[in-house]
Amino acid sequence: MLLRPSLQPLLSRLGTFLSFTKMSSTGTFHLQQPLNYRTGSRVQPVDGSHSEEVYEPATGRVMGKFLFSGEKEVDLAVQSAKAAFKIWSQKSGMERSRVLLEAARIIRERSEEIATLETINNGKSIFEARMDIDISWQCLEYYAGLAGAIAGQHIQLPGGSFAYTRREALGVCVGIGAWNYPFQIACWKSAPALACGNAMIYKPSPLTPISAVMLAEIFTQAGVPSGLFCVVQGGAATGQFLCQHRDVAKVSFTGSVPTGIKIMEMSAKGIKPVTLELGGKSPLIIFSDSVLENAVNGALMANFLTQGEVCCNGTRVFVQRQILEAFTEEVVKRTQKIKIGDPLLEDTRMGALISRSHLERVLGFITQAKEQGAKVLCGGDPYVPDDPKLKNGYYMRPCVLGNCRDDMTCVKEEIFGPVMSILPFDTEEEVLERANNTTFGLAGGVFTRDIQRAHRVVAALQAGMCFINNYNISPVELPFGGYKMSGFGRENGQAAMEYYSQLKTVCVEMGDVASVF
Ligand SMILES: NC(=O)c1ccc[n+]([C@@H]2O[C@H](COP(=O)([O-])OP(=O)(O)OC[C@H]3O[C@@H](n4cnc5c(N)ncnc54)[C@H](O)[C@@H]3O)[C@@H](O)[C@H]2O)c1
Ligand SMILES: C[N+](C)(C)CCCC=O
Repeated sequence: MLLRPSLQPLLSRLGTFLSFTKMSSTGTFHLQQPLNYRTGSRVQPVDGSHSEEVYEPATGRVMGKFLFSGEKEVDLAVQSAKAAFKIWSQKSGMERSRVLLEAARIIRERSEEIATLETINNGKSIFEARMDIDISWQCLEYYAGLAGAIAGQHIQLPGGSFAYTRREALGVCVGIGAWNYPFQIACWKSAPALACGNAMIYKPSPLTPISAVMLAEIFTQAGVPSGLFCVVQGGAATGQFLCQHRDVAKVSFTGSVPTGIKIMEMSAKGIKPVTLELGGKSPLIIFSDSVLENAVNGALMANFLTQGEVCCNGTRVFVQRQILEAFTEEVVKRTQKIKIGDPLLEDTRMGALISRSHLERVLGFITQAKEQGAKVLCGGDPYVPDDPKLKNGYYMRPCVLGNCRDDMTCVKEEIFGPVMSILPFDTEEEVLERANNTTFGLAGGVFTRDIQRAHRVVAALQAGMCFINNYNISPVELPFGGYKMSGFGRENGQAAMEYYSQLKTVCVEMGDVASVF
């Protein structure tokens, strides 16, 4: 059967997705297609420096190899994005909104296959990956809504003169992402960037290179100009080429503090604005008047999503002494019941950590905690599922540490794994002092039934994202970002629009020019 030419690209794209869907059970997916994307299609980098393997954390299996991009490929992506920016930035907010809504619709329609691939590449449970993909399309919908509302101010001046402000796009923005929320981070950056009229080049973490290119295909299918959203794969060197490129207007980075410092230094050389979403070691404060069941649920949410690999996790759990025993007993009981295993199974709630080396690093923190006097109340050891195909996966039992002190490494440093440290406290003043005694400032939470105390405590917390009587929920309407060494700039919410646009003031004289000369 002959097909209309216009249907051919659509069907070949669908073919790509269908082949993903067919290979969706653990241990069966093989990487076949290029993972870079520019000028509207998947490409191999012209100057791939070397190739690296992509692993499936659930099985430890190599799923394929992909090429790291060099300077020439980065430049081609920038040129492609620059050309698209010229078209896209001239569109009205409403026109951009329609395209973003269509992209959100496609993500919703394909959410199961995207979530499946995210699970295969990251190791998190399919249950959670579905939530991540829901947050992703909601993010596009939210910024589609804001795109049409971008407006300036009108300011009256003497003698009928006036001024107005225009909120304008920045140009080609770079997004550099971490591996814990691969698709969601790409959406959190690209949705506000595109809504404001920018182009974006996105570099995923080399550990999770698979899903960003799906987002690129979806944007193309939704109708963005060819080249508007490009993907370049690679590690530090590729990231550096992007940050240093003279035609890049802004860098939005999600990752660790040490890399954030390098990004800021590189951006400083080009006076480029940066958004830094960095690590954390956040406090969760549980007062004795809390509803115990809610506090326990909150502590589990604050520590064990995505195998504990979450930047804003409340890993320092301060518990008021009166309820220490009851809280600890219940939290340990619940932690022991968490179902670990094949992340693609419906009832799994904890999958595999991202890599063998990361698993060993997390286990190393637990060994050190024991040496420093902490008591392992549960978990903290490698886990080998019964299913033989999972025997080389990167699993561990979620861990609760008791007998913790503020000076222990496990309490001071970001572990980025399923490890909760419980710390007793007596008074509000004392716990606030201890909670803020950290260089990080990403998030914080409080559980109490005393409404005045709840607001007083979060007002005193030195953190950008605070929760009262809940933890780690993330509606896209809420600005998200850190204080102190956890970074600056905000993702999500209306606030993110400011970080992807610049303000122009236009002063209009309606009379004659009065010169002082
Ligand atoms: N605040 C947030 O929103 C948030 C969200 C997720 C993760 N994180 C943080 O990310 C860290 C874990 O992620 P990670 O291990 O991928 O972080 P990482 O800093 O090692 O890498 C992040 C990204 O930066 C790239 N990169 C590395 N060196 C670079 C360089 N010199 N120049 C340019 N790019 C470079 C990496 O390839 C990757 O894409 C944790 O500290 C976590 O707290 C923060
Ligand atoms: C969706 N969460 C759970 C709030 C995580 C946000 C991204 C941080 O790593």
